[in-house]
Amino acid sequence: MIVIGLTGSIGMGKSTTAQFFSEHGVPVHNADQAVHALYRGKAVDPVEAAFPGVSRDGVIDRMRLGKALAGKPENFQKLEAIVHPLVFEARQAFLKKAEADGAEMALLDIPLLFETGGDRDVDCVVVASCDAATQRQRVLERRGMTVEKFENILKRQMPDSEKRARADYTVDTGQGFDGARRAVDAIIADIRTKGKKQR
Ligand SMILES: CC(C)(COP(=O)(O)OP(=O)(O)OC[C@H]1O[C@@H](n2cnc3c(N)ncnc32)[C@H](O)[C@@H]1O)[C@@H](O)C(=O)NCCC(=O)NCCS
Ligand SMILES: Nc1ncnc2c1ncn2[C@@H]1O[C@H](COP(=O)(O)OP(=O)(O)OP(=O)(O)O)[C@@H](O)[C@H]1O
Repeated sequence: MIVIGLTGSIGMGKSTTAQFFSEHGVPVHNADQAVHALYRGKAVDPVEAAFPGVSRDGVIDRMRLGKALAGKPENFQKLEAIVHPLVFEARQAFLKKAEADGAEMALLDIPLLFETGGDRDVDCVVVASCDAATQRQRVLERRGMTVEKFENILKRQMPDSEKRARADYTVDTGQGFDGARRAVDAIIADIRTKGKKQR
């Protein structure tokens, strides 16, 4: 099975790009969604213990947790130390199942793929990218997002230019859905010819 890593900075169009892969039958695992699921399960107790008051009715309230992180980079580190090993576990279980199901390829949507060294464990890397103005506009349109939150998250992410330089493939999401969909079609065709381990 060929394992594809998909990454890109906040709002660059990762989830949308992942959807185009799944339309080709490629199983997708999304790290952000895995985190959200953990906040309704395994991560509740350790996160509440580290940040008292962030859970409500037995689940982690991401708005409250976000507030506990605002302006405190050391708290991000503390949270990541709890959450990332649990996400890794969930990802391994997903890959095992995809392999057992006989999938030709599987896609891991990991916002922090390069930052956490995860690129070493995949066969090729796809980066979703667009211009910075489009990115900013997309993110600031979201409910609950502020300029401060956006900038705090950006600071914890590798710059887009560096991600693009390290990618095996780039999908430009700034030119509409059809262009991105065609880019994904071409990537899948190329991966089929090249096979495993492009890195
Ligand atoms: C900060 C939290 C509470 C905000 O929750 P919220 O629902 O508002 O946002 P969401 O999870 O959808 O993330 C929004 C964007 O920020 C990015 N992001 C989230 N956490 C981080 C982080 N630690 N470093 C860099 N980028 C991050 C996401 O990839 C996404 O692009 C939440 O993202 C979180 O718990 N993050 C820590 C876990 C983590 O490292 N996740 C990254 C993927 S493993
Ligand atoms: N190819 C595209 N053409 C036009 N709009 C797009 C394209 N790709 C994504 N978008 C839009 O950009 C916004 C962000 O996309 P998406 O949620 O896929 O990004 P993301 O990288 O997964 O975000 P995050 O990092 O915050 O999880 C959405 O409103 C989406 O509809």
